[in-house]
Amino acid sequence: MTTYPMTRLRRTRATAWSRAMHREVLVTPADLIWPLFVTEGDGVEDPILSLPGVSRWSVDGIVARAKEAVALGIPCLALFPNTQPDRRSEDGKEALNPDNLMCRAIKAIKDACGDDIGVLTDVALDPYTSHGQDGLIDEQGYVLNDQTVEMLVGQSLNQAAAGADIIAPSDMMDGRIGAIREALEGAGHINVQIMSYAAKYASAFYGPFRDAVGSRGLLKGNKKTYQMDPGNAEEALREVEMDLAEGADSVMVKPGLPYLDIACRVKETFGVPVFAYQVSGEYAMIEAAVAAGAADRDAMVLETLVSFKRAGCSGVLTYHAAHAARLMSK
Ligand SMILES: NCc1[nH]cc(CCC(=O)O)c1CC(=O)O
Ligand SMILES: [Mg+2]
Repeated sequence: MTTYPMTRLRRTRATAWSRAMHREVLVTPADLIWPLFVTEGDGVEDPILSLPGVSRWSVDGIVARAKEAVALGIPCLALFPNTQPDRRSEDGKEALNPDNLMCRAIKAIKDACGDDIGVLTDVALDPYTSHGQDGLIDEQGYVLNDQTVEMLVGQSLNQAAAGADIIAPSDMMDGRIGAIREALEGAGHINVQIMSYAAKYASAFYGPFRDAVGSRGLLKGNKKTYQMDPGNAEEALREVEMDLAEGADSVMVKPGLPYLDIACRVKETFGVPVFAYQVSGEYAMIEAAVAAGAADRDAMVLETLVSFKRAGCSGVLTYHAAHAARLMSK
């Protein structure tokens, strides 16, 4: 091994052109998936207080965001509905309604943009249940696995029929990937992808999201009987292995930055497309630091995004997607 002064690692860092030439990993707009919240109405922009800079949009606004994303080179949107309280129920059956808010948003985007952009749809019952859990519950409030999977299959078929390109189950029930894949094949949706939220942790970073979809005030207790324990990494590999065996096209690790080790290990172990979700609490943390004068937003956004690429991710779901894409094209 050559050492100093023959080797000076600072040599290649001395100029901007050389730093650019030696950079190992780049992040581009094509690496971004933009999560958007849909609300009822027309011409509505409803700011989410715990996610400063992020709004819920009515379907017309969602279409405008989709066109903006196409112009910015963002390849995919992730949609989440804020379901009206009177459409929420114990069993979340609004998820199966072919005319629900989600389906109307999917159709409107596909009508306006076609295959210029992908639409990824979240599969889980929490935006539709009156109790805020991701699945059906028993009298004790325990989330029932197999009964929930049946609902999720129906929800997935509903979204696929509306035009969803990627089904993204975020519920953490066992066996749902296989059940959904089989149902999609049976219904002729052979090219509808599944991006599994395979390693999703019971995290303190989801608070603002639950505000955004209107489930925070409804949720009693927590999601620890189905989402993963933050202390577990080996278990994440088993989760991923099972979802791949059941037919997932890609897998997600969530949250993002606190779980970069998981993303990295999943990539190294399986070599499949891995995505990370830089979740609402991570976004809020950056924005709070900026508001406190403690951080430079642009630098922090770009640094965190490139770290996901360095860890081996194919892409990142981030609420900063549009801002980041604008920075990258400068
Ligand atoms: N199935 C629900 C779902 N899908 C995406 C998120 C969180 C995303 C974020 O915090 O940005 C959650 C929240 C939860 O599990 O309670
Ligand atoms: Mg699983």
